[in-house]
Amino acid sequence: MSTDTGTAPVLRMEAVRKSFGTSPVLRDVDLEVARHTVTALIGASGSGKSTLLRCANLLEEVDDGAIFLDGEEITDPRADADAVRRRIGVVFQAYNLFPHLTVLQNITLAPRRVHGLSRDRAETDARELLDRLGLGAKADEYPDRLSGGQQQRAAIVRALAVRPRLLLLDEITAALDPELVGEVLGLVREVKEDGMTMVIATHEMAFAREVADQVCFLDAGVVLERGTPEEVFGAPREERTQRFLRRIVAAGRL
Ligand SMILES: Nc1ncnc2c1ncn2[C@@H]1O[C@H](COP(=O)(O)OP(=O)(O)OP(=O)(O)O)[C@@H](O)[C@H]1O
Repeated sequence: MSTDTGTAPVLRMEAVRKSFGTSPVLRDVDLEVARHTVTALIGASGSGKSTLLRCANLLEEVDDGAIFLDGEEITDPRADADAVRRRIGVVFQAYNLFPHLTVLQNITLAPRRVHGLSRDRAETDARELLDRLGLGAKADEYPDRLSGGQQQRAAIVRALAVRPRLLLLDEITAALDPELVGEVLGLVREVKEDGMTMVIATHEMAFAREVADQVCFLDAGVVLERGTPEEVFGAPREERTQRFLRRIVAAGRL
């Protein structure tokens, strides 16, 4: 097992396969995510984007292939799955904040319990992060006093509070009213500027085009096309990518 974190991609997938029952959902997926970069996973509903993220976080067990985090094979049966998950932040479509805890308590929970930070230290760090990301005024509110967009931003701050190596965002704007989408995407932009490495599954094509360094188009569990946003959106090579993007443009979403 290599522990070289200097040059290795933060995340690497090699020939990953995953089936549910007899249905293949990921078919020989290769992926490399360099440090401080954003990868956008695009593709039709059911193409395997969420499953890919869930495999990367060991929420799903791969059937075949290997996944490396900072050069260390996390699909190795000897790898410590809890330790791996502590290094990977995840935000899902549903914000999943604990309703009986304030925003600050939600955010400090993992740093205190998992990383053993003192309450003072965890709260100081959390307030600093909330201030920097424009949510300072909401620290002592309960989630039901926040808009959906604010709750999702708080969920992103909570994922960042454990200082992950990698942040996985799965359709984080899908449950939001359209007018709230912008503020959440704005926060992701800021997180990118801070240098966080991210993989984002999204149907927000204009956002993917703007924020991603690498775009991967998934088609029925295969990474059919990958490249810079200019390459994939501007000059897609594959007929199926072209057809997918034509539908997006026709729907006025790009
Ligand atoms: N736990 C599961 N058990 C059985 N089938 C599953 C499970 N999770 C996902 N699938 C199936 O795997 C396929 C890929 O699903 P996945 O959620 O990864 O796609 P997606 O690209 O993220 O879709 P969306 O854009 O709608 O979120 C789908 O056909 C889905 O029904």
